[in-house]
Amino acid sequence: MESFVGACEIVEEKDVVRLTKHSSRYCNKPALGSSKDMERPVGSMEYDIDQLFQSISIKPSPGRVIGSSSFHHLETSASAGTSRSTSPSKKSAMKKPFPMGGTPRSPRVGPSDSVSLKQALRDLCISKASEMAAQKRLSKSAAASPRVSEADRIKSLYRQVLNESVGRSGLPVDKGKRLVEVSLTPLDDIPSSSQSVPDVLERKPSKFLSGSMGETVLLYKSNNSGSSLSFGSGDFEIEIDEYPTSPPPQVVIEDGVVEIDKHVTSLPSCSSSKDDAEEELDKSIISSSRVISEAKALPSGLEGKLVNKVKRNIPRPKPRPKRKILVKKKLRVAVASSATKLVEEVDTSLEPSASQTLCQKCHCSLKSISENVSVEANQESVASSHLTPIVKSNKETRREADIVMQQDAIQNKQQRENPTSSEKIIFSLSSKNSSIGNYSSSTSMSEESNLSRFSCGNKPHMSMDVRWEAIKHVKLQCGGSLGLRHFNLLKKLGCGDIGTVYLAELVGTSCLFAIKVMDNEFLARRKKTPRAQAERAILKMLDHPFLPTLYAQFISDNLSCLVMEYCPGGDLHVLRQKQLSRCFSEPAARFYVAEVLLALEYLHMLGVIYRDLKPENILVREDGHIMLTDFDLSLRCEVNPTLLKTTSLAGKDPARVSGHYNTSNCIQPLCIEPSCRVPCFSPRLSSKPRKQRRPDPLTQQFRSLPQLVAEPTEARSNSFVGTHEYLAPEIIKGEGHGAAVDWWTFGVLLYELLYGKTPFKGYDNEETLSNVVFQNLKFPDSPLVSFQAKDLIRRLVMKDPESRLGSVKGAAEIKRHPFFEGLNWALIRCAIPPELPDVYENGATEATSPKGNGNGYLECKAMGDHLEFELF
Ligand SMILES: Nc1ncnc2c1ncn2[C@@H]1O[C@H](COP(=O)(O)OP(=O)(O)OP(=O)(O)O)[C@@H](O)[C@H]1O
Repeated sequence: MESFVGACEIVEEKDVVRLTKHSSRYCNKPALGSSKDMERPVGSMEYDIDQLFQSISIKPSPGRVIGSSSFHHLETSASAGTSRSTSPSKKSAMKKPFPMGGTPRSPRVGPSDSVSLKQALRDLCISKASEMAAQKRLSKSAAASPRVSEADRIKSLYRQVLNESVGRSGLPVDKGKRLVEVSLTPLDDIPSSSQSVPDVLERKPSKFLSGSMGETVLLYKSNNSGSSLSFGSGDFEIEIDEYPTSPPPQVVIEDGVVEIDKHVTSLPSCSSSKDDAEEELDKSIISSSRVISEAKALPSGLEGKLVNKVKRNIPRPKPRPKRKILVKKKLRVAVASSATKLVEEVDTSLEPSASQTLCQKCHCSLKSISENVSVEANQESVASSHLTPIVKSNKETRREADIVMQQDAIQNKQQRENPTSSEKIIFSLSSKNSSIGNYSSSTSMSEESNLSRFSCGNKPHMSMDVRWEAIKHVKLQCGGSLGLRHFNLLKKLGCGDIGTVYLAELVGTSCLFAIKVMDNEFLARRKKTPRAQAERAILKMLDHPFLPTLYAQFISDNLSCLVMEYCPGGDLHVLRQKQLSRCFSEPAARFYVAEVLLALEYLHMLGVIYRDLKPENILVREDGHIMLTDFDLSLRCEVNPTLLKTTSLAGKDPARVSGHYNTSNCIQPLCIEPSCRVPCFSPRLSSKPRKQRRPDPLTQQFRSLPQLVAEPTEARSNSFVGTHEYLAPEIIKGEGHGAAVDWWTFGVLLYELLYGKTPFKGYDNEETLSNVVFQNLKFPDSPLVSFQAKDLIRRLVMKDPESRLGSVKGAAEIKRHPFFEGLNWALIRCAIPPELPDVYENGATEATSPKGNGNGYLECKAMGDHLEFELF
């Protein structure tokens, strides 16, 4: 009897019933027993033995062994059950307890055999023992095989949900809400999230959660903390918001829609390192699941004001004629003194604190990206590049250069067609004014929903900004996570290569922002995710009056959004066109380039080589000062502050000598500023020979100071990035470039602002590139430009990067040029700008003026092809 009971544990329910009936028939109705048997008192040993004997001898089919009925049932159920795995290993596992040939059995057991009681008992014992052993093996293999346990769990969950959906479940059901509680037990057998998804899909091809509409949601949970949930395709909208210690998730089935209310705290996470988690996150960004990770509700006062409903996949940056070229190539940068150290990937920790260190000497907070830079050795030679034209001499004809360029174009094409090549280049010269963007950096960064954790804490220059408070206030009201629905999108400001920028007003406030919206799927498809990540990482670091402030970032409906400071004055390109002679006066040009120089200096000190300087990327703030924008082509590298000379007063205490020298020994990039209290005016340089006279005391003092270079003068990259007319020759030649490219572009910028055109512009991009490499710099006769201005341009637009002004000591060299003489660098942000922008031009002020009644929001509808906004 026990053998039956044991067998029943692994058979289907119907089989249990049948077997029970079967056995009870033998127990209670021993029809085949003799009259003698009938006489034996029920419960006596003799009676039991008789019953046993009968049960053995009445087996209907010849050759059938004890337990075979169980086997039969099991086989039937296994083959009938569609939800079971049919893998060979599982089949064999199921069969194990009941091997036909392997199990000890008595050849004599059966109705035709004459069996003695003793023999029957012996057979029974043997059978029982073999069954027990077999079951033990089964349970062992079940434990060892994740498939069985997992399948059981999945099956039971599936059954619960299925039963619930057809309304005949014994599960606890809240009739009002039709709520089924399903506990997702962490699975021990899932190795890691990175492998889990395909694994799971492979192992569980069947449905896990199924709605009545036939859609399927595959849900997977690993046991690691902060584990990820993976969703398969389907039309369910799944809201994820997880906390590790949260109560079991609930699956709510309502009108065929399965809602999984599961709190998720740390995004994917099986990875031990933050980088991995960030990678996971990026994967999740790319995934096609519709994930809404926004706050549940707005405060009641704001609800009616929500006007933005972004339709998924709608925003697509339209290709537009731009002064940009896109080239895909392996990014390589030689780090400082080590030629073999090549920076490719930067850990772009979201936490600003992570990129801040405390200066041991003065206890100021320092940002040092070098700590977060992970250096990756690159096997390829720095000098090698398929873009390198063979430059024989400066006197080569343009025709020769054209040929080389054409050869390169062919090579590029081949590279495109052969992605397996070690150095892939995707050269897209789609538009005349396109930018060149070569980015293979695998910069990864996590997609934190906002910058709330530090608010304005790491941005002291903006600490008094009311926009921080406004954002903080809205975040507090909505539970911490900002979304697109918290903004009224007023106007499209422009469309870039990786996203679209909108003018937006924070609901319930009159604060304006520029929101860059990027479609993650689009970025992934076009392999532009690293560029977006790089830009985001750089924006997060910035805290400078001439650089944009990033107030928040979030993902909304698979769109990555960057909430930045809004510049209402348009860009310098547009502003230049508005000038009478289509060029700026010298003082105006000096003002703008001086601010750009400070911005570039700051970027360099943070280890960022900008690489895309052009008037279009210089925006004008409401107060007329500038803001350098667009960092998707920028390169992050390591900064190794270098002490160039310890002064002519070697051996003496500089502090004592100068009397003003800050005694801080800190050489961290951001700890430099207070080290020199002498005014940043330089002695006038002149190309004319001057009488050797004794420098004035101030100059003497300045020269005597140690020279510290905190810019990445040694960094090298072979990327082909920039804008044709602004490309430095070393980029075109593929010789490897560093921070000096920014000084070349700085010279070209000054030239364009003063002359209204760039110095090497050809009739097409190819000729432009050729001119950059081979043509000498010429200055037009008009407009009249000062000698100092021309001299500065000449020193900046030097074909040899090593001879270029700024290449050795960075921005400090340029600041000292006579063109800037008399300029108070420290107070330039307080200087009166050449002109104030007409803020009404873009409609921003109009829309947000006190008279505005919200009609301005209707503009959203006009955006049409990129975003659709529902007004309600
Ligand atoms: N903070 C801002 N304030 C006002 N306008 C902005 C702001 N940021 C960007 N814009 C406008 O939006 C346009 C698109 O900017 P975006 O940086 O996305 O692209 P881009 O500069 O054209 O180049 P890229 O393709 O490299 O991204 C810009 O041309 C600029 O006019």
